[in-house]
Parts: sequence; structure tokens; C-alpha cells
Amino acid sequence: MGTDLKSVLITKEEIDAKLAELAAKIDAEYAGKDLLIVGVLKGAVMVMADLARALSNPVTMDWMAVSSYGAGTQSSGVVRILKDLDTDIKGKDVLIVEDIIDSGLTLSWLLSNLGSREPASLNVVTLLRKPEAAKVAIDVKWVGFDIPNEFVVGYGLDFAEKYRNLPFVGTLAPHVYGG
Ligand SMILES: O=P(O)(O)OC[C@H]1O[C@H](OP(=O)(O)OP(=O)(O)O)[C@H](O)[C@@H]1O
Ligand code: HPA
Ligand SMILES: [Mg+2]
Repeated sequence: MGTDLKSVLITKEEIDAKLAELAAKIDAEYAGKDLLIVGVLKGAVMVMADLARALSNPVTMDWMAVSSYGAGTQSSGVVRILKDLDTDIKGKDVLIVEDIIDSGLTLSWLLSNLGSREPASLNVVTLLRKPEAAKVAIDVKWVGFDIPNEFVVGYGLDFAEKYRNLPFVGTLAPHVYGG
């Protein structure tokens, strides 16, 4: 795994099993409805791709790109829209798909931004959440794994844009980010 990684936190097999579990719940919740899933670029690319394929019901997909981390390991708290949705979500059932909720600042901002566009419903599914890092309380309907307050990479998650393509979630050795 190279010296940059400290450990594997969640294996590919554990991720696959969890996404299948979440997909079944999402299928049940939105049965008979037209669901739009919104992936938050870039981190949620892997979750979006694998979760979408685990769903049985047809969905439409759109993407938003926001960034609040830049090259560091701390959220700046300032969220920028890099790419907005292609579609109007007024009256639609919308599910935001995230890779991780850390401070919660990104999602809190997204919920208020998308909420103001008057969707019929707005929910969140995230693969990972760090309960100890929360700076704002957020109502999240589906969470894959609650994890310790350590910087993680892989399965879409980056450190300075690297490690996104790892098929698992791992923790980074402190020497990599100067910890
Ligand atoms: O709960 P928070 O503390 O706000 O952190 C979570 C957000 O941070 C990451 O995105 P980032 O802004 O790094 O962009 P990226 O997805 O392109 O890596 C991650 O993908 C979440 O969207
Ligand atoms: O732990 C993390 N790793 C990578 N990106 C992140 N964005 C928020 N938290 C993290
Ligand atoms: Mg990032």
C-alpha cells in the first residue's frame, strides 16, 4: 500500500456490502417515484457510480461541484460552486450523494442552497461521517460508516487531489500532511 498510507480503514468488500444495503433502503423509500440523485464532485464520484449501479429503480443523475478544502486537511468553511446542476429541481425528489460529512459545513450549505430551489423532497446519503468533527448538526437520512476523526483518503477522497483512485478507504500517515 506504500508508505503514504497508515492503514486500511474500510475495505472494498465492506464498501460494496454497505452500498448494497443502502441501495435497498433507497429503492424502498422512493418506490414508484422519479428520483434524481445528485453527486457532489469530485469526492462522491465513486459512491455515486457504485450506489447507482446497486439501485434497482431507475434514477436520473446530475452533478454539483463545490469545494471547501483546497489543498489542505481542514475545511475553509467557505463553499464555492464550481459547477451547478444542469436541471431545475423544483418539485423533484432529490437525493444528495456524498462521500463524507466531516465538519458538515459543505452539506449544511448545500442543503440550504438546494432546499431554496423547492424540491418535493431533499435527502442525503453519505458513505462516511465523522461524528467527532461535526461543527453543525445535519439531518442525514442514510450513513454508511461513522468513522474516527482522522483524515482519510481513497474511494473518491483525496489529499491534495491524490489517492482518489484507491479502491478502499485508508488513513494517511501523518508525515504526508505534516502531522
Ligand atoms: O463536512 P465537510 O467538512 O464540509 O467536508 C466534506 C466535504 O469535503 C470534501 O469535498 P472537497 O471540498 O474537498 O472537494 P472534493 O470533493 O473535490 O475533494 C468531501 O467530498 C465533502 O464534499
Ligand atoms: O478526511 C477527509 N479526507 C479527504 N477529504 C475530506 N474532506 C473532508 N474530510 C476529508
Ligand atoms: Mg477533497
